[in-house]
Amino acid sequence: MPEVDALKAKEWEVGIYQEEIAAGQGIKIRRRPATGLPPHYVGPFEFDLQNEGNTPRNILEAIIWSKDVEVTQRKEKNPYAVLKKLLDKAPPARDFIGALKKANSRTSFPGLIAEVKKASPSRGVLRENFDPVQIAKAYEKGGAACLSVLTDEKYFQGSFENLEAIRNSGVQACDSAIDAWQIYYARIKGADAILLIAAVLPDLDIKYMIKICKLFRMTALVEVHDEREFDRVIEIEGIQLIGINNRDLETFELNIANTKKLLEGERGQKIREKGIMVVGESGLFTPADIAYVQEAGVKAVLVGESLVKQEDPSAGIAQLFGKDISL
Ligand SMILES: O=C(O)c1ccccc1NCC(=O)[C@H](O)[C@H](O)COP(=O)(O)O
Repeated sequence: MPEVDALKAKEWEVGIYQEEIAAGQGIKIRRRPATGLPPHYVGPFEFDLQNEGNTPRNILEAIIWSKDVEVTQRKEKNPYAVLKKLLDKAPPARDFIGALKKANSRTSFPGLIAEVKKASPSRGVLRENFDPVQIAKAYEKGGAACLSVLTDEKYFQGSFENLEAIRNSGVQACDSAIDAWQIYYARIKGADAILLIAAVLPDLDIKYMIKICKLFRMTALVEVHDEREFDRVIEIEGIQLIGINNRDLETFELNIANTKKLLEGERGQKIREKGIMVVGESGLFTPADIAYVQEAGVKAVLVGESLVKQEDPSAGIAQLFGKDISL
């Protein structure tokens, strides 16, 4: 077997092993398509054996596969050695959780993480005249404690340029990661926090990424959607901020009762004992929705669609909370 095929075969074996670990933790999302078996030779002819693992099973898997390719290409252009030199020049990370706590005690409402997103896979384009800095400023004026800035270009029409521009105008920003390289890159572009999705990342990756965040004084917001993810994540040392997503990222189904369900009984008890702050994420449109997740136990909320669609996102915040929270 030629040397390059031996390497391909090894990569394939490692991939299978990693997938077994992830599957053992209930993770259904595969990080990349199965590379398939190494090419099969019959005389001078090469046959690529196709298998059914080469098609994404849902949109989240499609996003992850595309992100994996993108990160690999970006890494080639900007390897760790280059990023490490740039880290010192990045503006220092600001206290994301501190900002949420401060807003929570100032307003008695959950601290607001307002999302700067032009489009999403579930809703398409949310705002045609999209000026990220103007939206960020409106959010800040309206009383948002932090911002979540989407950097994915293909599915959310975001960019790292947006993150950098917003950071320069003085607000706290957050991005999502599937690879440690993205944390380095986001830090250089000014992110104070990073989103880690438990449906995608095995425990070991989450632990490793939390360590990197600590090193950079960044906050890790670890997102869960169901009981199994919650129970995995709650046992990971060093977790300070958990997000409960009300949107099933595989089916797009939205149900804000998900936050309540995951915070009931023993799970809620554990969260309180460990002093972990919980963020209620997605599908929040009215003051009643905010009151509902607050009653369930969240001290912060992550809101995108209902704010970004408003002509004046600042007024949209007051409408969402039923009160001006900027004061
Ligand atoms: O929103 C989507 O369609 C989506 C699809 C696949 C992966 C992630 C996705 N969204 C990220 C989020 O969870 C939301 O942007 C965030 O929680 C805000 O939600 P909303 O207030 O409902 O816009």
